[in-house]
Amino acid sequence: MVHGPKRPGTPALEARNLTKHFPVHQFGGRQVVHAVEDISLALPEGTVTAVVGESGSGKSTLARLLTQLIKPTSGELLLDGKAVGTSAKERRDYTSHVHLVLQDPFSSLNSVHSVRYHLERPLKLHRKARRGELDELAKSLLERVALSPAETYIDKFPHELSGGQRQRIAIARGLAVQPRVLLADEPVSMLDVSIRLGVLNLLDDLRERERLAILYVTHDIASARYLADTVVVMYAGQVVESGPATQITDSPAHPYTQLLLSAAPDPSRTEAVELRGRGAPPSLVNPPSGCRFHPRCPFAMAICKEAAPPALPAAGDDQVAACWLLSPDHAPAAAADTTPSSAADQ
Ligand SMILES: Nc1ncnc2c1ncn2[C@@H]1O[C@H](COP(=O)(O)OP(=O)(O)OP(=O)(O)O)[C@@H](O)[C@H]1O
Repeated sequence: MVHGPKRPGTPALEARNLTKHFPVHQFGGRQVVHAVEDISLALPEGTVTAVVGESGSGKSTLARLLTQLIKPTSGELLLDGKAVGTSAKERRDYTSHVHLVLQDPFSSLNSVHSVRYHLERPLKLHRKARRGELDELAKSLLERVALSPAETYIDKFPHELSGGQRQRIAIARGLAVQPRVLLADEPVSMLDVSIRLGVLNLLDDLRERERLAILYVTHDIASARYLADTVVVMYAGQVVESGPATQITDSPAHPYTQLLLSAAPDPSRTEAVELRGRGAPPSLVNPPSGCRFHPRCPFAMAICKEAAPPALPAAGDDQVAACWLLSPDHAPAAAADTTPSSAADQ
């Protein structure tokens, strides 16, 4: 099952059956952490795909696999439909098309260098500008991330900027290499709440204006709804649900998505939050058999312990969930409707 926004044509970036197992040496034996398990994802240009899930669900590992910072155990990447090779030149070409924006804009900028240095360096390294054009191109990058007028910012140092401005510089630096794909790993989680919206709006603007394919990694499903076309929900290294963002957040089909939504901050909610689903995420060294969510699931059935559910169609167009409750052969009639309100009544 390929997750991601459905658009005609070839996606800018596609991942096929990506799997990452990290070796760990525990109790003298050789074991592995099943961090990402058989994920296929298509990122078309001009779209935002949000990957959401709790800490440890494998979101960052997926983003790092997509940047080629780490090698997959198995699976492949396709850029504009072409398989991505592993030679030094192919890797360099790839990094100029796929850019990673990190969580902490402080650590991603070097405090001894000015904004100008951070922007001109990739332009020079990737030969995107002749010497005489550097100043003009660096300033136009600032304008593209709404740091205007550019003269105000170009000769500042990271400590002279706010967190939001630093994150904009980190994004501008990525734009210098004219990427097709932006991978943003929790880009606003370390920013002050009051400036988060501005950075999310900038990403939305870049999607629209520059036709970038954007992957937005977050544990905040409310911001995913705000920004993304498609939401992909990960649990314990696997995709448990995906589909259009409003559909997933209005009518989640998977009990884990329901759990995430019930824990999301909602200013209009007057009652206390009640988490439906017990416990914590499982060990990824020995993940649970069958559906990995079954030990926490309030609706778990015998089949859930025995067999991993396939991606099954849910109520909305393009909405799928890996849950036996959606299978007419397995769902008990009373549990088949797992909308949040009916689930809460049980
Ligand atoms: N280099 C590594 N070696 C061993 N295990 C790792 C390594 N990197 C990640 N893991 C494990 O892989 C699993 C997935 O981690 P990952 O960081 O991708 O999750 P995440 O959803 O991004 O979490 P967070 O939101 O906290 O960043 C975790 O169990 C983590 O401990």
